[in-house]
Amino acid sequence: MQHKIEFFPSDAFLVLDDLIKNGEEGSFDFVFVDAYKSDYLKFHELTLKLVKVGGIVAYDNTLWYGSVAQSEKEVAEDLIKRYRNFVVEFNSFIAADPRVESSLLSIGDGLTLCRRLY
Ligand SMILES: C[S@@+](CC[C@H](N)C(=O)[O-])C[C@H]1O[C@@H](n2cnc3c(N)ncnc32)[C@H](O)[C@@H]1O
Repeated sequence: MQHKIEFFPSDAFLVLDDLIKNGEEGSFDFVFVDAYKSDYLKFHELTLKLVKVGGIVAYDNTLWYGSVAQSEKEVAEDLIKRYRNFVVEFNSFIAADPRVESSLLSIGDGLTLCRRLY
């Protein structure tokens, strides 16, 4: 598959900015995001520019170990606690974002699919 893959060993935000600057807006069928949960909203603004209308952006870990369905107080583990509120905020934002039709799939640690509408 090597001839089909272009690997950019770089900060993803630099790569996404360059793709946008180089005229790649609206040219991707699918984007998969599995980065720091605190950056998901920032990723969303950039990936939404890059994916074509009708294309899909997928975000991993949107159940965040089930913690999004727990109160903040109930979450014991540090790492989960640290990012829980970012994931809750991201999920709320996506659910209300008119630019996408979205579904949070309860597989693995939660996978949110967003289809760009316009
Ligand atoms: C959960 S892991 C990804 C695992 C990967 N999807 C896999 O299955 O092997 C998240 C990774 O994203 C990297 N990462 C987070 N933010 C990034 C960014 N802005 N640019 C590049 N890599 C980033 C982290 O360093 C970490 O290695």
